[in-house]
Amino acid sequence: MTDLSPDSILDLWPWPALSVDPATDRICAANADAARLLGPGAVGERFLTFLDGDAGELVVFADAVQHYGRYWTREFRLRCPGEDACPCELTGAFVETPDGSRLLVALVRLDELQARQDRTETAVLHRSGLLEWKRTQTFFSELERQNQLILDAAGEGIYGINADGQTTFVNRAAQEMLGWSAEDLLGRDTHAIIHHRHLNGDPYDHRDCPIYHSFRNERVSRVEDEVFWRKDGRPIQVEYVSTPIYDGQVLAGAVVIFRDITDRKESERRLHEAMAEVDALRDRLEQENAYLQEEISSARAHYDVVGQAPAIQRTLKQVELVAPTDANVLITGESGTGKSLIAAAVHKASDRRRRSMIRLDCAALPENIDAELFGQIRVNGRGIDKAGRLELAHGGTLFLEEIADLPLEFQGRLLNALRDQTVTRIGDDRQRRLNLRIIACTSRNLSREVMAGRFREDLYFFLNVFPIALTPLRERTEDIPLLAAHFLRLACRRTNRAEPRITTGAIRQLMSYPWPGNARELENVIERALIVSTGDKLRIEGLDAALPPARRPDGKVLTEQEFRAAEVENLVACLKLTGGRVAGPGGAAEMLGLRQTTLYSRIRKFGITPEMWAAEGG
Ligand SMILES: Nc1ncnc2c1ncn2[C@@H]1O[C@H](COP(=O)(O)OP(=O)(O)OP(=O)(O)O)[C@@H](O)[C@H]1O
Repeated sequence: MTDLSPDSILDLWPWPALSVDPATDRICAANADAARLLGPGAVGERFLTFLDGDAGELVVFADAVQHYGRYWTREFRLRCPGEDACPCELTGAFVETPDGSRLLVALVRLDELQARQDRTETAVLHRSGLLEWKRTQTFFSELERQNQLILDAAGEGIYGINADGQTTFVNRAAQEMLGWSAEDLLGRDTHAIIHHRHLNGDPYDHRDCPIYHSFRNERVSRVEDEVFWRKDGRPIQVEYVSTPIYDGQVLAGAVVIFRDITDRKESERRLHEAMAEVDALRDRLEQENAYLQEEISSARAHYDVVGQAPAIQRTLKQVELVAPTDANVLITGESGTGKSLIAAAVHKASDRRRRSMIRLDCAALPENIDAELFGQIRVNGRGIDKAGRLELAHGGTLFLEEIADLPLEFQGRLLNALRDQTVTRIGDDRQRRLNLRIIACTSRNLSREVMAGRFREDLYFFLNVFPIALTPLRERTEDIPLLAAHFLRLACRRTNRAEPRITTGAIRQLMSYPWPGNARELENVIERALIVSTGDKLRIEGLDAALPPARRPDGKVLTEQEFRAAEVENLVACLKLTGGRVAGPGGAAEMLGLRQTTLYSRIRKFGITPEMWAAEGG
C-alpha cells in the first residue's frame, strides 16, 4: 500500500511542490524538485522569503485557495538561490493533516513552461515541416522522373550545361550517339570532351563555340555542320540548337538539342557527286549528240574503204596493225584521198570504237579556238558550261583534221594538253583527266611546215608516231571503176533512184582524167552525172572543163611561194567561174574537190575578197 500522507504525495508530484503551515507561513515539507529549486535548507524557512511579494498578497492567495478549494496565481516571482527572481505560477490546495491544515503549493517556473511551449511548437513545426518537405520531395522526384522519361524518350540528343560549362544532365539518345555515358559527362566540361576539335583536326576554342555563346551571351545558336567527338574517337556530324536557360532572372546555363546527321551528310555528298557526274555526263552526251547529229547530216558518212590497188591494200594493212594500239597516227595525202575515211577506219577497228571519234577541223576553226579545244565554264553568270573537243573525245579518239592549219599559238597548248592527258576549261581551275587517242591528218607536207617554222617540231613528232601516207587517185587508176560504182550505188540509194549503167566509154573517160581532187572529186562527178543522166546509162560531162589549169601535172616543180601564188590564182579563177559560189553542185568546193569548210577557210586565209574574182572577171 502506498503511503498517501501529504508529504509522500508531494514526493509523487511531478512538479516542485511544498506544504506550508498557513498559520506560521513556515515550509513543512518540500519534494525533491522543490528542494532542487529552492535549495536544500528550504524546509523550516518562511515561504515568503522565497517569494518576491508581500505577506498581504500571500494571505490573499491563501484565502482564495481556502475559498475555492484550489487556486492559482502568477502574481509572484520566485527567488531561487543564486538567480534573479523569475516569474512563476503557484497553484494551491488545502489539505487537513493530523498536524493541522496545510497549504499545498505547486511551483511552476514560467520560463520553464515557456521553454516547454517553445519545444512543443518547434516539434509541431518540425513535424509539419518534415511532412511538407516529404510531399515536396515526392512531387519533385515524380516531376524529375517524368522529365527524365520524356528526355529519354526523345530521339534527339539532349544535354544541359551550367554556367561553368559543366554537364548537368544528359539523355539516353545523347549517350548512345556519343558513346559517352552520363557518368563520363556529368559535372565535367562538355566542350573539352565532345567538342574540342574541328573535323579537320584544328583545336576548337570554347570561346568560339556557339554553345558557349548561348550560356555566356544569352544567344540561341543554331548550327548545321559541326562535329561532336565520340568516346571511341570517331567524329559524328551534328546539327544542334543551343538555348540559354534561366533560373528566375539569372542565366543558369544552356540546353543543347542535337541530331546525328552523318548519314544524311554522306547521302547528300554522294547525291551531290552523283548529280555532278550525271550533269557532266548529260553535258557531254548532249554535246556529243549535237556533234554527231551535225556530223551525220553534214558528212556523207560511209566508212567502207573501196580499192584493190596495192597502195590501198597496204594502207588497210597499216590500219589493221595500228588500230588496236593506242599509238598516235598521222595520215597524209592530197585533199580528197580518203584521210577522214582512213581515220574512221582506224577508230572503228580500235578498242575505242564504242565511244565517238571527235573531229576537229583545224582549217575551219571558229573565233574562240580556246573554248572549242579546251571547253569553258560559266563565269560571273556569263557564257555556258561547255566541254571542248578534247573532253568530248575522252575515252575515244580525237581526229585533228588539217592539223597544219592550226595557228602556231595554239600548237603548244594543244601539245601540253595531249601530252599530259589533262584539260582545264577556260575560266576553270579544275584539271580534268583525259584518255585520248590522237589521229591527225594533213594534205600539206608537215615536215616542210616544220622547217618553214609554221609548225612546232615537238607537236609534229608527238603526232607522227605511226604515219600513213595515202596515194592520190591518179596513181591507182585501177580503183577508179570500183570507186565510181561504189559512189554511184551510194548516190542512188540516197536519192532513191534506179542505178544507171556505167558504160566502158564512161570508165575510159574517168580513168584518163588526172583527178586533182581525188576520190572526193570522183564522188562529186558521179553525183552530178547521176543528176544529168535521164536514161539507164550514166552520162559523164565536162570533166576537162572542170580541170583547174594550175593543178594540171605539167612536170614543172614550183617553189613554195610559186605554189601558194598558183593556189591563190587557182582559187580566184575557180570562184570567177562559179560567180563566187562555193557550196552546192557546180560550186567552187565541188569543182576543186575540197570540202566547203576547207575552201571557206582557205579563202579567209589567203585574204581572197569578192573584189578579186569580180575584178578578174570584169
Ligand atoms: N578508198 C575509198 N573508198 C571509198 N570511199 C572513199 C575512198 N577514199 C575516199 N573516199 C570517199 O571520198 C570522199 C573524200 O574522202 P575523205 O573526206 O576521207 O578525204 P580527205 O582526204 O579527208 O579529204 P580532205 O583532205 O579534203 O579532208 C569521202 O566521201 C570518202 O568516203
